[in-house]
Parts: sequence; structure tokens; C-alpha cells
Amino acid sequence: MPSSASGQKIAFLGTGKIGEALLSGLLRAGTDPADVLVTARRPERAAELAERHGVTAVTNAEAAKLADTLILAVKPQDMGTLLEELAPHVAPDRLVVSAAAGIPTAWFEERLAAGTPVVRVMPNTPVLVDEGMSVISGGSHASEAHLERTEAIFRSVGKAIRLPEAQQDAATALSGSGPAYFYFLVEAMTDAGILLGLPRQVAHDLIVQSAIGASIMLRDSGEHPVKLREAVTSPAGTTIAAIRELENHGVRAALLGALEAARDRSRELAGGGK
Ligand SMILES: NC(=O)C1=CN([C@@H]2O[C@H](COP(=O)(O)OP(=O)(O)OC[C@H]3O[C@@H](n4cnc5c(N)ncnc54)[C@H](O)[C@@H]3O)[C@@H](O)[C@H]2O)C=CC1
Ligand SMILES: O=C(O)[C@@H]1CCC=N1
Repeated sequence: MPSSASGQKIAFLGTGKIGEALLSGLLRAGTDPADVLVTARRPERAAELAERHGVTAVTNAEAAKLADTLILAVKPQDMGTLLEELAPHVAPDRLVVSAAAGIPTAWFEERLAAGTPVVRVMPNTPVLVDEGMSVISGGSHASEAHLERTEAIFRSVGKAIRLPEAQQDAATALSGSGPAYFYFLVEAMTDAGILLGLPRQVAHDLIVQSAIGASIMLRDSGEHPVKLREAVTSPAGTTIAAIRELENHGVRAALLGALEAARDRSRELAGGGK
């Protein structure tokens, strides 16, 4: 287990949407709540988290003293303020893991005591259902043991792979933001069901189950997505009529542009920017 079996304490600094999703996943995976600390900007939020998950609410400075692994999950724009408060309290034997989009490990290394190991991770919200995709890159002081400790945490809530840090902005565009694109598609396709006269709940159920079935086939069949799509696309049939509309509206080009925009935005956040 990520923390309790190794006797290590993990602190979440900034426990918002992704922080709480990760925290709940770790607890489901068997981490002892006594080994988990949380911090929040508002005391009421910290108390709520402690009550809901049975973990301990602490200040950022206390987290730095008490925890072996510090998972920083504030917005990139808030990372500068957090580091100003935190850095004086972080001994270089702590592992600092940032889940923030855009910000490079070097940025943290400049602000922390010399030699402090930093690992950058881009997770995604399906960690809530143990189907997360996390991409891990080590900074210049992160050892194999630090990377393994980080992998153990993120593998308890889904898949985790290592990539060179230069590919983190692209990974953020693909898997970090990725779930949002699928939700957007489901929302639009459900609206299409309404246009075709179906009740909203029926339209939702038809699309969600189709998405689940298609996802499992993509994962388990080993087939290329083109093959899977061709198997649905009968000659002179319904699917090709829809595909023509998607191509007419440049949906493929829109996706290329959308993910490039997400990658560019991640790059812009490199300095914790606005
Ligand atoms: N939401 C997502 O799907 C993903 C988010 N991320 C990254 O995770 C980070 C957090 O994103 P979200 O959870 O979406 O944002 P969020 O706004 O839900 O959570 C951030 C939390 O940090 C707290 N916070 C801010 N400053 C603080 C401080 N000094 N001390 C303690 N707590 C503080 C805020 O009150 C808030 O609860 C971002 O850096 C984002 O790039 C990464 C992967 C996926
Ligand atoms: O939208 C964002 O900036 C964050 C990072 C990846 C997913 N959500």
C-alpha cells in the first residue's frame, strides 16, 4: 500500500477537485487515514475533509514537518504563494510531488532547499474510480526510489507511466484534460438525442453505455480505432452519413487544434502564470 505499509505519511497541500479525488482513491486502496494529512486554504474546507475521510487537517508548515511525501495540488496560479509559505519548512529528505499543469520541476527546485527531490505528475479525475492515467517525470534530484514511491501512489488509483518532462505539456493536453473532451462529446450527443425526440434520460443512457462499450473495446480488443469504426460503418448506412457530417464540420481538425491549445496553455502556466 502506498503509505501505511511503508509507514510513510502523505500530505495533500491544496485539497480541491483533483486533491480530494486522489486522496479518496488512496484511502480506497487501503492507505491508513492516520497516515494522511490534508491542508486547505479555508479552515471549514479542511474540517470538512477531515470529517469526510477520517484524515488529519494541518497547516502547510505542519504538513512539511510531518509528512514524507508532499503532494502539491493547488492551481498553478497559487503555487508561488504556496511555495513562499512552504519552502522554509521543507527539509531536503522530503519528496515533493507536484500535480500542477505546466510548472516544471526546475521551478520547484529553485525555491526549495538544495537537493530536495521533486517529481511532476499529471493525473486525471478518473482516479476517483481507480481508472486514472498519471504521467510521471522526475526532477534533477529525484532518484529511482522517489519515482517508485510516486508510482506506487498513483498506480493505486489507475495506470501510471513515466515520460520525459519535455512531454508533460503534451500529456496534460491528452490525458490530464482528456476526460473533459469525452464529457463534452457525451453532453453534445445527448442534446442530439433530444433533437431526435428522445427523453433526456434515455438519450443520456444510450450515449453513456455506448461510450463505456466503445472504451472497453478500445482497451481490450487490441484493434486499431479505425478497424473498430469500420466495423460499425455499413455500406450506404447510417454511420457513414454521420461521419460525413463530422468531416464536413472539420471535427478532426478541431480536435487537433483543441489539444494543441491545451498544450500551449500548459506551457503558458510554466511560471505559475495568470
Ligand atoms: N482538475 C483536474 O482534472 C486536474 C487538475 N490538475 C492540477 O491540480 C491542481 C488543482 O486543480 P483542481 O483540483 O482542479 O483545482 P481546485 O481549485 O479544485 O483545488 C485547488 C485547491 O487548493 C486550495 N489552495 C489554494 N491555495 C492554497 C494554499 N496556499 N494552501 C492550501 N490550499 C490552497 C484551494 O482552496 C482549492 O481547494 C492544478 O494545479 C491543476 O493543474 C492536474 C490534473 C487534473
Ligand atoms: O484544466 C486544467 O488546467 C487542469 C489540468 C489538467 C486538467 N485540468
